[in-house]
Amino acid sequence: MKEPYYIAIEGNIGAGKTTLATLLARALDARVILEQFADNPFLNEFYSNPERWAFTVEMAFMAERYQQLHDLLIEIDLFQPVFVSDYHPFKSKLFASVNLSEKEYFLYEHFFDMLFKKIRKPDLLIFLSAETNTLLKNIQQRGRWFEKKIEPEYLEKLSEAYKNFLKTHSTATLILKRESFDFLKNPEHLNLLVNIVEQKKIQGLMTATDPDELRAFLG
Ligand SMILES: Nc1ncnc2c1ncn2[C@@H]1O[C@H](COP(=O)(O)OP(=O)(O)OP(=O)(O)O)[C@@H](O)[C@H]1O
Ligand SMILES: Nc1nc(=O)c2ncn([C@H]3C[C@H](O)[C@@H](CO)O3)c2[nH]1
Repeated sequence: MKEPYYIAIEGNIGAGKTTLATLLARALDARVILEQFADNPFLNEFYSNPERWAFTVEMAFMAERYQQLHDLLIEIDLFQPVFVSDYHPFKSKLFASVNLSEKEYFLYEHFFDMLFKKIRKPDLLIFLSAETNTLLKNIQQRGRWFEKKIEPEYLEKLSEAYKNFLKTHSTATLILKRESFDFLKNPEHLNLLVNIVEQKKIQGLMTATDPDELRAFLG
């Protein structure tokens, strides 16, 4: 791919975004943009006391993402014009809508809209749709100590917010049922996705519940 093309991978916590973004970027010889969650000094406090730290943690994520996308997306590298990111800019607003009070969200949205109006939007969104049990299993297996407090109810609220976001999202979107794809262990699943991306097959919204649907789509 020689034209600038920006792909965002999304999904709930532990869905496999970073894993897929890293593999896809390598396969496409693209630049990878990974979320800098470890730089957020409030995440641990947030999981221990969400009400006290929600506004702080959401502001910190928003500032971090703005800085990262602003710096990277303004300079298109002629040799690596394709970007793969493990988040969509909208992720900040989505988490904020779940975690903030109405009054806090109003203020937050004001800043978000001012900052992100000039940030380039992804050309393609790949959404990993996963069951709460899959997310909990992945979070547990990954073993970040501060995520031990994540409850299924929190993941369900986020899944609901993602569902609502997808209903209104109008650029090219591919929704994959995460449990039917194993990009880590099955190179053919990754190849199918690479072909779809390279041929720019996705125009509107497409959902694939298993690899056969992607094979059929490729023809
Ligand atoms: N296809 C897969 N099959 C099996 N395990 C997977 C798969 N993809 C990811 N995992 C595992 O699930 C865990 C979470 O993956 P990853 O960190 O990529 O998720 P994430 O969506 O980026 O999470 P976060 O929202 O916290 O950033 C990791 O332990 C990873 O190895
Ligand atoms: N509150 C909150 N707002 C965000 O915008 C946000 N983005 C990511 N995260 C959490 C999820 C994982 O634990 C960890 C890595 O994704 O960071 C967030 N938490």
